Amino acid sequence: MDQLVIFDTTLRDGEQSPGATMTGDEKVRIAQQLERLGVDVIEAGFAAASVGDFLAIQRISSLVKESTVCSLSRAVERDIERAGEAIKGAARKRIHTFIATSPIHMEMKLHMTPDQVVERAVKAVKLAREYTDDVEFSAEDASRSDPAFLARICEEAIKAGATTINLPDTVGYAIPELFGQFILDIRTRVPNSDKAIWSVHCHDDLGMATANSLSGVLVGGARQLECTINGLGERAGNCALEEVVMAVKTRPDYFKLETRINTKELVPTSKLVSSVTGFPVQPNKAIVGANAFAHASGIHQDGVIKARQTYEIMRAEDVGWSKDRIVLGKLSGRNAFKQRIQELGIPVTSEVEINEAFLRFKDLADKKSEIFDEDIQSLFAPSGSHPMNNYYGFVSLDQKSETGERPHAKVVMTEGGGEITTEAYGNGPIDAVFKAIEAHVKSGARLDLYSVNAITGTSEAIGDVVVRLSCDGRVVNGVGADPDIIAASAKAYIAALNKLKKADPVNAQIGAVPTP
Ligand SMILES: CC(=O)SCCNC(=O)CCNC(=O)[C@H](O)C(C)(C)COP(=O)(O)OP(=O)(O)OC[C@H]1O[C@@H](n2cnc3c(N)ncnc32)[C@H](O)[C@@H]1OP(=O)(O)O
Ligand SMILES: CC(C)C(=O)C(=O)O
Repeated sequence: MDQLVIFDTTLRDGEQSPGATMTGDEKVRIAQQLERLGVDVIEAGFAAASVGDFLAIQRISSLVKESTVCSLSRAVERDIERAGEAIKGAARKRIHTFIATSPIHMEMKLHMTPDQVVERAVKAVKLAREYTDDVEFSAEDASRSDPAFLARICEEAIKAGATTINLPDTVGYAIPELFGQFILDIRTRVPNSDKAIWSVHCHDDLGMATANSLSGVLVGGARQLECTINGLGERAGNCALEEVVMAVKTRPDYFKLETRINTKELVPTSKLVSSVTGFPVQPNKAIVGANAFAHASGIHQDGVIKARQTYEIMRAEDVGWSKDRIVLGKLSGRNAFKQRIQELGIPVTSEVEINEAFLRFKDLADKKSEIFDEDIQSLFAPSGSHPMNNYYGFVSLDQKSETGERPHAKVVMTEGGGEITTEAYGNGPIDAVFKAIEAHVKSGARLDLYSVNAITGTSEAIGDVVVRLSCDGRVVNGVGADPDIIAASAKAYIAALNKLKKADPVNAQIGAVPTP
């Protein structure tokens, strides 16, 4: 069977999703999980975008050994130099350089003639080859480009040393039936096409990213797929990694391809990305949604009891859902707790970290009779896992609401090590909490989104709150979890403030390297 290269761009295109900005530490955590998942290439960021992104790619390059680490760069000398420097320490390294090839992008955005675009692409690929033998060239907006011109630039890029040629459907315009044929047509027109691996990168604007990607593989002969965990990405997102990987694995009769992905890590990776970014996974999401393997109707339940294959084409445990029936609660010990952490793929680095989490687990178990996987995940969520690294911390809350009275909240929080108490009235209990925090912090941030999910099934469920704040052109998400949704809201708000506050330059998408 042919090998299908899985190129994950959660840390680059995924991060282009408004609100999905990640800190350097978060990027490193996700990169390590992607390596455990077995992705072939991790696109760790865009080195020239900010000092923070550069440093994050550098750290990932020094830590990740199995996967190739890649940085994106425009077809601009300075971008390529930054990419080359950032990935220098990687065991396997790639530079991914791109330039747009559609008439609309060349004329209206780049203000370049087609000849100038080819010249820039060739120069970029040649320069990238000075840093690594593994160079990818992408023709941005390929699906709206003239086929003859696209073939010409791909041929020149390969001659210049590109080893992977990626044809993106940048704006999600492609139709599955035509897209595969389009890729095949370009490959056929390029005389040296066999000197490169062909790749596709599809966006989900019309909900067809997965279908287009698979058509690019089946019909077009692409052997690299660019995708993200949970389909995160610019606008409506990218092709979802878990979907294409499981499609190929579930239908070997049709695809006749294999990947290096350890599919048991799919759910843990999805949960990690969701908790870091604050983007909840919809329950009916294929593979990684909470309902993806649930059967609620009698006829289906009957069928599954008699023979699972009647209604299941995959096994839940093969994609990382736990089939363990051990119920964790306040009487559970460290060993059961540790085993569950391992099964959930939570990256813990030391016994101290486990012991601290175990204390938080016991505290939670005192408030809830049954602890679910999602509760365990939330114990390691960014808002709660490393309180010492945060400028603000949640301590306690006193909130009063009475019919006919204005709700009032008093919040005790830490600020740079010291403790402060702040209070305010609001239109509702959550509003009072946020106003109390802001009465002291005065961030000037705007609340763009507030959502609360009961992340486990019962009325004892833990509340998972996402708060999105924007300030000075930056958008951040904060996540908070607690059985009390008012406390979860305060934690989420404080987590978002910490992201705004953090001196971590990954969050500061400023200080960009100027175009030469
Ligand atoms: C389809 C995609 O997803 S592409 C990746 C998109 N991701 C990002 O843009 C995130 C990172 N980007 C950034 O941090 C910044 O945009 C930077 C650092 C790359 C550039 O910042 P600035 O120098 O301030 O330029 P700005 O973003 O305003 O405009 C982009 C410039 O690059 C040019 N450009 C765009 N793509 C390319 C390319 N592939 N190759 C060469 N030049 C390009 C544009 O024409 C424009 O040039 P102009 O300033 O002469 O008009
Ligand atoms: C840079 C390229 C690969 C891209 O992200 C796109 O075209 O969507």
